[in-house]
Amino acid sequence: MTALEQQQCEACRADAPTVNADEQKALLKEVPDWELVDVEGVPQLRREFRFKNFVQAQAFTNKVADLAEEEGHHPALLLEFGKVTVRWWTHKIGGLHRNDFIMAARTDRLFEG
Ligand SMILES: C[C@H](O)[C@H](O)[C@H]1CNC2=NC(N)=NC(=O)C2=N1
Repeated sequence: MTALEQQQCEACRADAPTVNADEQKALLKEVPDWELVDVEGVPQLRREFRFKNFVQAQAFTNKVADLAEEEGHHPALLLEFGKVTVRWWTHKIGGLHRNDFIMAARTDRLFEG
């Protein structure tokens, strides 16, 4: 288990700091399968997860959704046949918070089982 996935999310606050460029670079190294994307000006972490069929993809979607509810931090989830696309960002700050990297690491762990 990496150090990042053992951390707890902090409460999302509108005045929370976004991660700066140096922190972002360091944190991305801890979740190397995630890419940084810009969606309508909002930086986000995105990863596609592949599955054999719809039911397996659905089960993973539900696990990520349960984790999100436990932590009070919620992703965008796109469920397709054999594929789930997960995007993490912090709505309140319109950008990336350390929480998003923690959740990306924990999403990887759910996939690895
Ligand atoms: C009150 C509650 O904790 C907040 O509204 C949370 C819910 N989940 C959230 N999830 C994400 N990704 N960003 C937020 O800013 C956010 N805010």
